[in-house]
Amino acid sequence: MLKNLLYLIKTTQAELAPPALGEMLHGMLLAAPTGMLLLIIWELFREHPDPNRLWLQVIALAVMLVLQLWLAGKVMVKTNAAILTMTAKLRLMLGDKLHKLSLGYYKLRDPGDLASVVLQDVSNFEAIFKEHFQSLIGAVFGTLFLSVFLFIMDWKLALLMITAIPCAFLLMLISTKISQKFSLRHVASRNETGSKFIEYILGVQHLKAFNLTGSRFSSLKTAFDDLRQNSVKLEAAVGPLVITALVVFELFFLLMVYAALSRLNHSGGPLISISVFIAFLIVGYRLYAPLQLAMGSYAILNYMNVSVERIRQLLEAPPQDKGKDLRPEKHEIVFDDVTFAYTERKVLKNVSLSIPEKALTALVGPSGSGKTTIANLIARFWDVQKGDITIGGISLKDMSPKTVYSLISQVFQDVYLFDDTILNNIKIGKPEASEAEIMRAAEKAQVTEFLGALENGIHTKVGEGGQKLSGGQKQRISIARAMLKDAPIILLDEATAALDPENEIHIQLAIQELVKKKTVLVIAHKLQTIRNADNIIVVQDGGVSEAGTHPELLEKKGLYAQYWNTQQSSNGWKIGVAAS
Ligand SMILES: Nc1ncnc2c1ncn2[C@@H]1O[C@H](COP(=O)(O)OP(=O)(O)OP(=O)(O)O)[C@@H](O)[C@H]1O
Repeated sequence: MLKNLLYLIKTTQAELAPPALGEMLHGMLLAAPTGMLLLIIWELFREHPDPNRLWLQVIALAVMLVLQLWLAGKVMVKTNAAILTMTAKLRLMLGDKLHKLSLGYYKLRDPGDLASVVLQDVSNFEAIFKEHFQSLIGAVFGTLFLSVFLFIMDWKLALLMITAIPCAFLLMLISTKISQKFSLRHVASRNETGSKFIEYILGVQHLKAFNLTGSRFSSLKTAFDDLRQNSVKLEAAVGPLVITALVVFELFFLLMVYAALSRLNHSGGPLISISVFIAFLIVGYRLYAPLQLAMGSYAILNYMNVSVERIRQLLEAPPQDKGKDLRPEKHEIVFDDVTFAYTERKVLKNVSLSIPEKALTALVGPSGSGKTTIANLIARFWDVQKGDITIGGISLKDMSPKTVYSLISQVFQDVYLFDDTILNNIKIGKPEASEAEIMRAAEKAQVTEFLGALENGIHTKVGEGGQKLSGGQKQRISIARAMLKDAPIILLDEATAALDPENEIHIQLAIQELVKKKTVLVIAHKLQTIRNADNIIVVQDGGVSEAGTHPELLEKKGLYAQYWNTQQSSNGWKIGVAAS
């Protein structure tokens, strides 16, 4: 835990030293009145107590109490400010880190889980650290301070009392070991609940359609049940050990009382004075109280450590290799013996292919054969494990991700629009574009064709994810965005797969505009739309099985010819009721 905490403090350069010093002083001041009380007791038990000295001690006691109150307020503000600054920095650093990770990293990790690191784990750390930082430091220094008094008065009794600390600490270490497993499970269930809830909200429309909302959405219900069970298990596992550790202090206090009484009633005459006995009775409780509090803090800090570990893992996730701003003059894309796996299984195996410049290349093949993966590798969402991909002779690995993104426009099947106006959604393609430029792109992409039906034309807000628009309208906006960007390479992913005929015509027209004089790679399922492509690459089982133009591939009578024949015959199919 300490290692992780130090790591966070170091990476955020948190200025915790001054508040920690303040907390030390405050801890000692908290214990000081007890020390002063001892001096007063001592004085009272003298044969001839000195009233002047007694008055001085009482005044000192009062001053200490005032000082302690004043310092408590100051230190609390300083500590909270330092920790809040630290967590604010942490959130910024995590935000910055997310920006530097490869897009592939996002696809591999559950978005809900990733969000919960930045939102829940940092908040968890902030809340716990803020509350318990103070009590831990206060306990350590308050105890140290009072122990000195006790050792001065009677080192044997003092030693007996101090022995309770390693015993209780040992129990706490055991509890840490046990709680680790349960804390991990608890945090995992807490995050699972978060991501299931996000999933529930995003998919609510489909769930309603199947009447699976509320408790009938079983995976959310299971996540809630798991969280409840894991919370109970965490409490059940840690609670008894923490309580035992607290009982250890009570036991040692009783032991000390017994030992003190024995020394007081020693057969050969008292070994301690009555004033020392009373002092130990008073200080005994004061000595253990902050430690008992700290034990509770320690258990909670351990739980916090799971969050800190997750923050650390995200901060240490390898960023995508930087590369340079190398801009190729030509835009031919070449895969040279590329092998790639998302996890263990190789999805592309020794793929070599070429996508000529300013030409239309189509990727076809069975579902799961690796077409989208090829497109995503060109966009440098992931880096390949073996082989090389070049654009205009420059390896993608040598280009910064920013440069690669500037060379490519992607039109996905699932278009994501921001909760903003149509104009601003198109503008993402070129933030510095003028309204006239945006309107030109909107016109070419057939967006203007449906603007008339909207309340505020191009200034209409589209809702989160573009929910106020149809699939075809969203696609046209994404094409307008790509047009405005005017990148030399266009990656199209089955853009017309799920559209009605009217929308399909508009999208086809928009695409024809978009791809003029560009290097285009289209992932197609409808072979009819790519029969005139300059080059068709057939992908099968993570490799290229054949390539050529439409007539050449038909001639080969391979997989492409089979597909073509099947699609031609299915074109005649109609949905209807069979005549009985
Ligand atoms: N993010 C991912 N993590 C792990 N495996 C993945 C990931 N994305 C795709 N795969 C796997 O890689 C293989 C190739 O997937 P890919 O999406 O490239 O196929 P595709 O040819 O585009 O399929 P489709 O035509 O159905 O879209 C599949 O077996 C798929 O399960």
